[in-house]
Amino acid sequence: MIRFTTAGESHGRGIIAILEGIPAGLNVNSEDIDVELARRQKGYGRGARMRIETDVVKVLSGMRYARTIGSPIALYVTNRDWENWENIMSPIAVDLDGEILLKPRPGHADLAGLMKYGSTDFRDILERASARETAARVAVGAVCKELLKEFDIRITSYTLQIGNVTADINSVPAEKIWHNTEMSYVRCPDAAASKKMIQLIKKTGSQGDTLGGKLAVKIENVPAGLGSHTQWDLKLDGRLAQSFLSIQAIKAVEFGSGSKLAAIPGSLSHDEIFYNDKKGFYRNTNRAGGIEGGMSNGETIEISCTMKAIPSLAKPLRSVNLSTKKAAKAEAVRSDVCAVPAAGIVAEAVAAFEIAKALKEKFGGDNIEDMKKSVAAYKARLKNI
Ligand SMILES: Cc1cc2nc3c(=O)[nH]c(=O)nc-3n(C[C@H](O)[C@H](O)[C@H](O)COP(=O)(O)O)c2cc1C
Ligand SMILES: C=C(O[C@@H]1CC(C(=O)O)=C[C@@H](OP(=O)(O)O)[C@H]1O)C(=O)O
Repeated sequence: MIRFTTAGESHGRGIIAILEGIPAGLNVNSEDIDVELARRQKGYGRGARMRIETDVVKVLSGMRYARTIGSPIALYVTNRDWENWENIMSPIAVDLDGEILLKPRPGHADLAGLMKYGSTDFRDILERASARETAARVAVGAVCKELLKEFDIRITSYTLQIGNVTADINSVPAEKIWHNTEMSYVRCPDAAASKKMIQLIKKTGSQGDTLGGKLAVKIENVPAGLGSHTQWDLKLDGRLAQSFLSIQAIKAVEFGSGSKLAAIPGSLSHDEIFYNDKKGFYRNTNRAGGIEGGMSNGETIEISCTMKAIPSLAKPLRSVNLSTKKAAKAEAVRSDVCAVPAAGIVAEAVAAFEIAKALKEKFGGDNIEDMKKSVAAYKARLKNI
């Protein structure tokens, strides 16, 4: 089974992930992981923190000579900002000189976490709630992407909407929609919308406010039959949705036509089935977004995620001082204005993990060549249906 866990606080020494179950013999260059880490740091609307960090992975275990060896892969990313926080974030006892945070931010984990864990300073909570943790998930996703590459499975994403500016995807030539996203600073393939998005982020930030939006993810060339209809927790759409919703500030996930399906009759909701000798079974539409009955159906998996606006506002919302219980403005801390472009990279990473996990579950293989043989045998069987 492929699984991972992460540890690390936003301003602690660093962030670490331990990834298990990746077959031995897979080529992984740490530079390829760094490319993904750098993609996550970009995007117009990020705050001052991203100018401090230059995320680079240190592979602590699980690989020799840029190849996996079957043992747990430990991936470490340093927090450069740690040197500015050593005292406040010290894991050993020191004389406290740090300011205690007293005014929880609506929309962040501050108040709920403080109540649950009995902390008196919600820094104990926000440090781990922070999306800094997504650096670890992107490192994990980068290794999973290398595994998926062996099977020609490719994952891409783009920004669909920021605030009230939505990309006009129909205006973009089809071949440019998915493969041109790195060209724009907000990772949106519609150049006119990108400009408007940047203007909106600039204006909103200058007003002390923040933005969310929508991002789209596409997973190509997934063989039919990943996930299962037989049990609730095996369904691939449910598993992917859990992963996307676990990304900080993601509040909705849609597959294929998603919420649009509420208003559409059955005759226009589903993807009719066709067959010819060359293609085998195929569809002319993909309203299901590539998943039926909790299983990949061989079509492209298409997802969109909605991100709420960032909860740390320079012009803070109303809150309560925890010590006096009097009305107060929430803490105003350094923050991003918009992180939808970065969230797209995180979404690619968590999708890569879920697909890699489902692939290993179906095809097994402690060694990459064993896994490839198993996939090839399955594909050969499908051809003979
Ligand atoms: C890439 C990324 C960057 C983020 N940056 C910030 C930020 O700078 N300030 C902030 O308050 N929240 C930021 N968030 C969102 C918070 O981490 C998130 O809202 C918070 O942990 C509460 O979780 P929830 O929104 O999922 O309920 C970011 C999220 C992502 C995915
Ligand atoms: C550090 C990252 O994102 C952070 C996520 C975040 C939050 O509250 O989620 C708050 C900000 O951190 P800071 O308080 O240090 O400015 C972001 O910069 C990162 O993405 O690597």
